[in-house]
Amino acid sequence: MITSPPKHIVVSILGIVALCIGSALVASALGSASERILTVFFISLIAVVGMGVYSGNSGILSFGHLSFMGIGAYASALLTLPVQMKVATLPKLPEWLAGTETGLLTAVAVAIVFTSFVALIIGLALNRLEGSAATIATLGLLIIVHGITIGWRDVTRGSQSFFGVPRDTTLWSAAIFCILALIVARLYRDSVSGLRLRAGRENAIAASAVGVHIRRERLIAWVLSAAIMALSGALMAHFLGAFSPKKFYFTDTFLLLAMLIVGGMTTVTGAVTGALTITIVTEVLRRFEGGFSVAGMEIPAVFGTTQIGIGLIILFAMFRKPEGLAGLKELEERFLSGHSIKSKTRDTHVSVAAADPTPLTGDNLTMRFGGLVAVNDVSIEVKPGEIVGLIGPNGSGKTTLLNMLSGVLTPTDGSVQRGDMVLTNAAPHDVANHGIARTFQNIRLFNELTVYQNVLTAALSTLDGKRATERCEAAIVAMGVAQFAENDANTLSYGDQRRVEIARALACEPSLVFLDEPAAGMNREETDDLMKTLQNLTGELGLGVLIVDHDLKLINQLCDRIIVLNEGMLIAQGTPAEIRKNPAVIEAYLGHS
Ligand SMILES: Nc1ncnc2c1ncn2[C@@H]1O[C@H](COP(=O)(O)OP(=O)(O)OP(=O)(O)O)[C@@H](O)[C@H]1O
Repeated sequence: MITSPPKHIVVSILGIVALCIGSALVASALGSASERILTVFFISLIAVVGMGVYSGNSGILSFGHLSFMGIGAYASALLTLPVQMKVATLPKLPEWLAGTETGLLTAVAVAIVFTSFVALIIGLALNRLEGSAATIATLGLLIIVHGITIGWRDVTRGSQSFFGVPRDTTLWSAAIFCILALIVARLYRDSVSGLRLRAGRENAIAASAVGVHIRRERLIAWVLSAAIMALSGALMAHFLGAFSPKKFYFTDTFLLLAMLIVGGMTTVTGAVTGALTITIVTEVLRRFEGGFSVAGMEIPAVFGTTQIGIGLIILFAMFRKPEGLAGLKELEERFLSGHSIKSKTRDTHVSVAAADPTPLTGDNLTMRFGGLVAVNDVSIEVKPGEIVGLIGPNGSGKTTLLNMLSGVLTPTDGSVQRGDMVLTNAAPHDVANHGIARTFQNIRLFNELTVYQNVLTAALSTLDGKRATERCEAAIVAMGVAQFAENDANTLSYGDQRRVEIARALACEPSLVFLDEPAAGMNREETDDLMKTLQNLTGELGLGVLIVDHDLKLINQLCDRIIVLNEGMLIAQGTPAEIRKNPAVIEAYLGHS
């Protein structure tokens, strides 16, 4: 399923085809030098787009992707190298490989499958790392694969040139493969998997809390991007005819990363813009590298002119356009309308899985952070159909308790259960798929995604994505944010962002919702409005709500039951009237009874 409007994809594909075919026709007319430059451009663009599929969508910069390009190059070259050449120059090759000689297409296909398999194995390990640790690991991957390529002389000829590869990559084959790679990358970005990964890039904890299995999505992107890199490597090998491990090491890694960063990592438009900019700059500066004369004045040769030029462009991009020259949106997203919701009338027709009346219980929950006991032996039960307030002074452990109940934290002691289902060690995405959704104290929206995409991500990642569009739109309408559907989440006011967060939770069709300070940042009118919406949702649809808030008026009016924490311990629970009179609560809040 593609998550963007079909017209976006159609326009984007037409643009890609027109760009590649058009430029290939122009280059053919201009002659062989232009054809050569454009062929290299197409091959580089495939690689940049491959890097973007992983780094752009996941937000994890990878230095290791040239390894996959190298694996693709060597694997395909070993298959197309003429048998006599293998016998003469690689006498120790295994017999089955020495006797195999295929055409370019077969070699490309095998190289892609083989590289994807290698990437899958590496990805399973690498996926355990987050952020900069993952980036450093990809650097290690580049160095290790380079070392293996040099050391495995019987197969790769070591650091020497691997020559004799049929030069079968033409301008047109590069153009066709480039079109395919760009379309695959574009479709992936707007696929369910791509949307989930982008949501994870914006906020991993929130994505997980609405059902996104982030590691699985990262692995899919990693393998897909490795496959695209292998394609690029195979085409490069069959364009050059001879190459060495150096071709797939630091120099080209930085060149391709420069293209990605300058253009913009997060879009296919960015990859094209970056590849185009750096290729033009490189081609222009290369001509001046050996020195030139202006108005009779001789300018001497400056070693590294091209690199200096690329460095300056990166600096410019970092100062003026840190998100890349193409920005954060695909070209067509700027001028075509996105998802709008037809019925903007506000109602509460969110269908909630209220059929599941099973309560959630937390038994003897304790959470220690080093020496600090944030929650101390607290037992709690929340049922669908009731609104429970969780209050207490600052630092009393309310958020920590919510985090344990929603899988964001694993309790040091105690257990979390829903019926027979033990959720103590469950990941947040599993908890979300057991009918429990939540919002966060510090708003955690997917900032660069639209309101519609924020909510759709949740709907697609729960209940196997069934009726996702319907659930998404109903939740948006119920929370009164339909008019912002096409806006990026970070452009909304604080109060509306809180509403979008609740809509995103409701789109999971939960039977229990945890709201962490949902009225923070709202004025009285907005708070009263929110209160009415929540009352409707619980009353008509049987939703259970566990709400943390410092607004005691809101808690008193809204809640059937209130639980009070102080210094990590449960000090009271009861109806609002009982809690108001409870001396321990008064003392906790006022310091005296
Ligand atoms: N990840 C963490 N690592 C270390 N200490 C933490 C962590 N999370 C919370 N704490 C500490 O645990 C205690 C309880 O924090 P918590 O955020 O749960 O309280 P709270 O009742 O939600 O507070 P507030 O009303 O201010 O939001 C605090 O002392 C806090 O500093």
